[in-house]
Amino acid sequence: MDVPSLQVKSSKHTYPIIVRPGCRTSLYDYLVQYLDGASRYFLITDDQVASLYLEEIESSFPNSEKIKSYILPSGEQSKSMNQYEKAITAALEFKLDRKSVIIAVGGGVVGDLGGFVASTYMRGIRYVQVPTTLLAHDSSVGGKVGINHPLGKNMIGSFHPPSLVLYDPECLLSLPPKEWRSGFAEVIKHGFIADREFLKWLTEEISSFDQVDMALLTEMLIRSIKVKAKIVQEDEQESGIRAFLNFGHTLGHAIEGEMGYGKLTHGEAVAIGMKFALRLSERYFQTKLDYEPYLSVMEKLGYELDIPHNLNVEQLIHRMKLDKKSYNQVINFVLLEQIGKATLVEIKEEILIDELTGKVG
Ligand SMILES: O=C(O)C(=O)C[C@@H](O)[C@H](O)[C@H](O)COP(=O)(O)O
Repeated sequence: MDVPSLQVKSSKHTYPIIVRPGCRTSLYDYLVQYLDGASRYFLITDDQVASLYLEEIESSFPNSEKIKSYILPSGEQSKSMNQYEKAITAALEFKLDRKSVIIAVGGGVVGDLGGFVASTYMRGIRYVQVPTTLLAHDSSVGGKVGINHPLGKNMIGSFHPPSLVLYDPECLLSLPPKEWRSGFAEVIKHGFIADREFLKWLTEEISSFDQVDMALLTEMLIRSIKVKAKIVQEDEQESGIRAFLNFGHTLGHAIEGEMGYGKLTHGEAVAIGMKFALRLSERYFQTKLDYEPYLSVMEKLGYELDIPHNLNVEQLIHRMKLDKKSYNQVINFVLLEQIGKATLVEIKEEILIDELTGKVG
């Protein structure tokens, strides 16, 4: 069987990440190899992913009584208390026990919700991430799992590392451009915060998503996941450098919430947040970062990087005060001292109002 592309050390265990074209069709073999003594499997996915892959995945299981699939409606709205409770009910009805394994097959929404179900079911059982989108290369690694609250994104959740991440890049080739943009924003983010060479390579190699072949895709995924894995290994519970992974997310999450979840994809909102944070970085550090060439590649890829005009500044600030990096109502932003070097900085409300005014209504 495959040698893992990467291994991530967590406080609970070390888990393998396997990036391998076609691996989804042998999912059961990987489960047997990497997870001892599973009593039952509860596969969580969404309706879109189910229509593409569920049949072939289920048929890799020799005993159909040991596996139950649970299908969510696709979209960010499914990261809700209501869907969480329904999934827990279905898991109880299927009689999952503490030796059972949850398998989250899908994008970020399925991975976050599936992981959260696993982290709370009987106080925590094992789970496997099977990402099917580019965005999920980020969310499937690091064990941040959770659901949204109407007042804020990912406000209910926990840290619960997966036991295995099984990534089949073939699934990405059929993604529409909007989904590519959603995930590619997180790839670019990894370059901005920690790896300038990677950022340069990415923006030289990729100026259209159509040109990404399997070899390029696999290299991009592994290099991007490496950045993430290194950070979460050092700071699993975000008491320090893990916050850097939130670059672009302070404003990005506020925009997603204000617009209504699902109007923009997560990555599209984060891309707007990154441009804002880059400008703020130049102002804060009184320096030129020369980030324009990177943003112009992003624009070529179809990103709209300006803040949507119909948003209200006060509401955005209110949402940013609820961000998990804020303390005592003070907003903290991940900024860049240089491209590839992130830091967390307290930003005064007046500065944010000044930067946002004129850019939104
Ligand atoms: O893994 C992390 O840590 C991240 O912040 C990665 C983000 O790209 C991801 O969107 C994460 O889910 C955001 O977490 P949150 O704590 O800001 O809700």
